[in-house]
Amino acid sequence: MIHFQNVSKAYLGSKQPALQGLNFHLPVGSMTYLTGHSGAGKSTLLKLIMGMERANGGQIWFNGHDITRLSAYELPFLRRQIGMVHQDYRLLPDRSIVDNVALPLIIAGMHPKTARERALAMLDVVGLYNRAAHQPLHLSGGEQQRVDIARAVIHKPQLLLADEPTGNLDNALSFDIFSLFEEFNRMGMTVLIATHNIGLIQQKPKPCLVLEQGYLR
Ligand SMILES: Nc1ncnc2c1ncn2[C@@H]1O[C@H](COP(=O)(O)OP(=O)(O)OP(=O)(O)O)[C@@H](O)[C@H]1O
Repeated sequence: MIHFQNVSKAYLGSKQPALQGLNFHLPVGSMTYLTGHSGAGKSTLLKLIMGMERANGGQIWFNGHDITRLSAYELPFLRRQIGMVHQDYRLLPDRSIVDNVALPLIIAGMHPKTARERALAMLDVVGLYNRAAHQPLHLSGGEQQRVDIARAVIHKPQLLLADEPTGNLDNALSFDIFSLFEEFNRMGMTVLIATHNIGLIQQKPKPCLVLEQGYLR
């Protein structure tokens, strides 16, 4: 699914590259952790896969296409195949939960009624069907993270990325969120989770990429 070949990234004006000479492969249907100290390059790696940052060297293959060469016009086609989960949820505070989850489908052109039906079905999967009409601020942090995940997967992406998805949650809630990622992985999505949560990685072992100052260990 994803193949990094000698990938490097240096931000303009930075003395040291954020990522250097990365080589790794994520098979279709795999679930992998990405870990490393703060500043090691985890978010940068995810942004390269999303096409939010450009590599300075090397190739990144997504299903056989080199995404380092995509034009701005082609990037939305790549992003439609990816779901992204954030640490800070990024929900729209003045919209209901169901509207937050339905929004990506409506933006993509689906009829709002159909999009809301799909969103309700997805809220059922993440255990929040009964909270559909609530606004995000009426939900706990763990519930808001479930909504963010539901929104990330509503368009059935092939690849699900998460950047510190449990950074604001306690251990029990983090465990539940990781279980939810496992569920979507069992449904066939390839999953890559950037996390500092070593305790949880030990509880739910999976292949792990470890970054150290921009290098893969
Ligand atoms: N937009 C930017 N411009 C310049 N330097 C940046 C930019 N974004 C990140 N960096 C630098 O690139 C390096 C890698 O940052 P990155 O955010 O990828 O690390 P991280 O492992 O995700 O860190 P954290 O765990 O704290 O989120 C750091 O030295 C950071 O300061």
